[in-house]
Amino acid sequence: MRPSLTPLGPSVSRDRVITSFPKWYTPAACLQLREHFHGQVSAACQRGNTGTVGLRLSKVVVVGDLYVGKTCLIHRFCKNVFNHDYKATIGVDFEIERFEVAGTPFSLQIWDTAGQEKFKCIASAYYRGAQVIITAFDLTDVQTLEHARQWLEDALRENEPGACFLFLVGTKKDLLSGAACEQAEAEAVRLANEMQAEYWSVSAKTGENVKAFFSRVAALAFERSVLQDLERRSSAPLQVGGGDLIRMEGRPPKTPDSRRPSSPSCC
Ligand SMILES: Nc1nc2c(ncn2[C@@H]2O[C@H](COP(=O)(O)OP(=O)(O)OP(=O)(O)O)[C@@H](O)[C@H]2O)c(=O)[nH]1
Repeated sequence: MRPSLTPLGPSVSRDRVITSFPKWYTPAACLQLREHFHGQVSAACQRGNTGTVGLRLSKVVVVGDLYVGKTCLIHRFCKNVFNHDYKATIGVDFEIERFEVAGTPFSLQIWDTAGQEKFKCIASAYYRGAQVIITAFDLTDVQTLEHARQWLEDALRENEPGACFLFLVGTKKDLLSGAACEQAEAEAVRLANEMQAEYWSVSAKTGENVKAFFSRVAALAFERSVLQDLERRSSAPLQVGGGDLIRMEGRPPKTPDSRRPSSPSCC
């Protein structure tokens, strides 16, 4: 068996080990319906051919109105705590979470940004280079859903088109039930489809769906990183002395050098 790589410290905790592809929250607004890892990704993981993916951090940026629960969501996942008291995020903060996905180490750097208007210019400086953008809103406050599109646009402006996975996350699920919850979710799913985002409802208070959500984020980001790495390496020019081996079939192609008479003693 291939030993698991541990580039950034000790091995990951058991609840950060992802062996099967995590499922969506609702097929009505999901980024992809596959239930297994991409074939090329599985094969690369089995061969241990994931390049530098295990050594890099994938950036996740969480945006949304103040008080929607961004910090609580991140703290529930990363520290398994919930704080009832509101303490505004000033500018930005981040956590690093290490996973093992399909046997390969993988890390997310999760950026918590301030929702307060006066800190927005500080926070927006950190949007660049995101692989994942999570737009959070409060399921009990429809205004925060209305603002979600603007938050997403601001974050996308700092990133390459098509470079980010987008998620729309309704927070404080514990405060809603029955028809009220269904209605809030239906509106959110509609917006998620317009935004081309995947939709999730979560509760940082009870922990409902929090781990499943971040596992999904990690798996999708991991897959894309592996596929991009495979593509980059297959299109990279061959490096002499770089450790690549080529099997030559038949006669070598004619190059200016091949016109010279070959001599076994020639260096
Ligand atoms: N009932 C309930 N309350 C929550 C939940 N998540 C957060 N809260 C409460 O909502 C308030 C705001 O939470 P924060 O996580 O600080 O909000 P934020 O979006 O990070 O706010 P800013 O840092 O100002 O952008 C706090 O009082 C939390 O206790 C939840 O899942 N359920």
